[in-house]
Parts: sequence; structure tokens; C-alpha cells
Amino acid sequence: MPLFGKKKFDERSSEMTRRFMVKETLGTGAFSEVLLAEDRETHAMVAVKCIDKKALKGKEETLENEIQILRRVKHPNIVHLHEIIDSKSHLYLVMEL
Ligand SMILES: Nc1ncnc2c1ncn2[C@@H]1O[C@H](COP(=O)(O)OP(=O)(O)OP(=O)(O)O)[C@@H](O)[C@H]1O
Repeated sequence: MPLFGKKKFDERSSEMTRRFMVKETLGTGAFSEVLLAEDRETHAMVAVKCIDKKALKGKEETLENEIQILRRVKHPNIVHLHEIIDSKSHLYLVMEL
């Protein structure tokens, strides 16, 4: 069930959607949905990984490790993590496409 299906449409009224215009779903992972989105200011296209904090319960450390690695690594084969937007219910990882 997509995180941003009709029932959860209200989740879109977050800082993430104020900054980014969501275009489509690129894929889904175990705790997340990855969206194709456009930066409303720069018009750059990015991938936004939307992580449901509730679904993550108990796996926070794994995510923390993933984030720390992504922040440090700069490699042509690994997507760059631009920024993280933290909301009450979700963590949004704004990444290079
Ligand atoms: N930066 C990106 N650019 C384009 N597509 C992406 C990007 N990141 C993820 N995707 C798409 O979204 C899908 C799910 O990504 P995700 O990183 O959530 O996968 P996962 O590691 O299997 O999930 P999880 O971390 O929740 O276990 C990928 O298989 C891919 O199709």
C-alpha cells in the first residue's frame, strides 16, 4: 500500500511537499516509498525516499547507519544524499536521481 495513497494524502502537506512537487513513485522498499520530485525553487529533479517512522520501529539504528554512510560517501556509483527533512511521521531523504 503506497504511503501516499489517497488515505494518507494529508501526509503530503509537510515541509517536503512545500519544497518539492511530487511527480510519481519510483519504487518502494521495506519501510519506504521513493518518489520522483521537482524542487519548486531550482526545478531540479530529485528522488525523495519517504520513510515511515512507525514502520521503522526497532530498526532506527540500521537507518542511522545508512544515513551516516550516505552522508560521507562520494562516489559516481552511489547516489548523493542532498538533505534530510524530518517530520513527525516521516523522514525524507532527498537524493540525487
Ligand atoms: N536515488 C534514486 N533514484 C531513482 N530511483 C530510486 C532511487 N532510490 C531508490 N529508487 C527506487 O526505489 C526503489 C526502492 O528504494 P529503496 O532504497 O527504498 O530500496 P530498499 O533498499 O530495497 O528499501 P529499504 O531501505 O526500505 O529496505 C529502488 O528499487 C529503486 O527502484
